[in-house]
Amino acid sequence: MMHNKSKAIQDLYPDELAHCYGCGKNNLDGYQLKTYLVGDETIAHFLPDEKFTALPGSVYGGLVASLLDCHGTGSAAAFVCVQENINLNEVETIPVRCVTASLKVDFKAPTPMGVELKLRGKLQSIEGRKIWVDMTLSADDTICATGEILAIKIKD
Ligand SMILES: CCCCCCCC(=O)SCCNC(=O)CCNC(=O)[C@H](O)C(C)(C)COP(=O)(O)OP(=O)(O)OC[C@H]1O[C@@H](n2cnc3c(N)ncnc32)[C@H](O)[C@@H]1OP(=O)(O)O
Repeated sequence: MMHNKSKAIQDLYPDELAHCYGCGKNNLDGYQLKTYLVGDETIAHFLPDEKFTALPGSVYGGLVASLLDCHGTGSAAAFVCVQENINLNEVETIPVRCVTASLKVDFKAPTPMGVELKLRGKLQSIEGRKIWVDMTLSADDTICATGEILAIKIKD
């Protein structure tokens, strides 16, 4: 089944909360990761620059972790919006911003350089301000890393 892609979650953060190095639209030196809600999951894509090399030909694990971090907080915000019946395509900003309380990363295979990486997120559960999201980071059809984030919705 085809699902429409939402606007990018990070483009809906209010300006004053959009300076994150990993995903802030207002950080011109940052990665500017974009997370989209597609059906009941979230996706993002990223092509690392060669400067993020670990061993020749493979991507530095810290970058992998930071992509999971920002995809995780973006996914958490998206899933809260779904719970609160906020249609991401009908708003200019969202009243939801999440920060990382805990991030677990398992590195399953070397992440190859020169390949667009795909991140996917699935809601595990929401309990009050706590949102748990399961993630994968893949290159072609190989899952290179999995992640689990506990994101906390910041108070108004
Ligand atoms: C403001 C916009 C910033 C944009 C950031 C961009 C995204 C990021 O990369 S964030 C950067 C890395 N993360 C951080 O710097 C966060 C640092 N930590 C904090 O600020 C706080 O600890 C914070 C906001 C996560 C939680 O604090 P606070 O809002 O006071 O809530 P608090 O009551 O302590 O915790 C909420 C719940 O989460 C639980 N919790 C908090 N941390 C953890 C943890 N590490 N593991 C398990 N549970 C946790 C608490 O036990 C509590 O549970 P319950 O409600 O059941 O009692």
